[in-house]
Amino acid sequence: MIAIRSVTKTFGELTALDDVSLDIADGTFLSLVGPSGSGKSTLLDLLGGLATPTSGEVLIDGRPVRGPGLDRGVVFQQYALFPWRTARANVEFGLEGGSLGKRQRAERAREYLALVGLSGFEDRYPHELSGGMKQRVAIARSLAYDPAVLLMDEPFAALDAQTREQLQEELLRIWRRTGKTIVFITHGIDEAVYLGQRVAVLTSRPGRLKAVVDVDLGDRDGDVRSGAAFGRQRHLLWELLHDEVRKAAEHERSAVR
Ligand SMILES: Nc1ncnc2c1ncn2[C@@H]1O[C@H](COP(=O)(O)OP(=O)(O)OP(=O)(O)O)[C@@H](O)[C@H]1O
Repeated sequence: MIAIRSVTKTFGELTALDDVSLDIADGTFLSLVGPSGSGKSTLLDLLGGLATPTSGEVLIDGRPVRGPGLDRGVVFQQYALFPWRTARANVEFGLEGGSLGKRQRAERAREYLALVGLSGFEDRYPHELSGGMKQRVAIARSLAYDPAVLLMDEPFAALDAQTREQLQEELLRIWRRTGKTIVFITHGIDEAVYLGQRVAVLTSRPGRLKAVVDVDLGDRDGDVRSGAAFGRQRHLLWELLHDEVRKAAEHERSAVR
């Protein structure tokens, strides 16, 4: 579904991504981790068509990305909801200008708000919703026009720990139900392992692909995070990331000197 081919992205002198290649199969949940400044958001922007590679190319379902499109939904850390629109009208926003009539749009919005557990909150304005609920609306809005790919840039980072865990579970449930291909950026190793079928690790600047780890947590019943399989995967990723975080800190210190 996603093919990243020898992608390099520079900003002036700075190389943010260096020769990154990665294939992501249809229906995969991929977590993307790396130290601060390793180019995670840059890579997501390239997938979203918000930026273009300096060299190399990005293909979605075999077609080169030329700009944003309805085949990709994007969810950011900040909820990016229109404060003057209700939850339902926020979800409808992505459907306006499409082929659906007014009533069908309202029906579709209701359906997707139900999918994210917000039935009964359709007429609330963003300021009347908690942080977790706002992010649910943002997810519903991105799913409502049925994109093949969902791009998520630290969507749960601003939420408290309990809400975050709840939304992680919900997202897995939605992913299983809809079969979307998801690319999910996070700073949290636990979050990456809990959500991802695969975890891609970027190196500290310039961002290169250091490893792609397949996650197998076995039977997912019960408290997955306390299981031995989770601990092993977490430790493996911690080792991969630890080196890179240390290198990133050294870069920063030498830049200050
Ligand atoms: N538009 C831009 N102009 C100049 N430099 C940029 C631009 N966007 C990103 N960069 C630089 O590219 C590098 C990678 O940034 P990016 O935001 O992709 O990293 P990141 O891994 O997402 O970091 P974080 O985890 O802190 O969000 C950084 O050094 C950043 O300063």
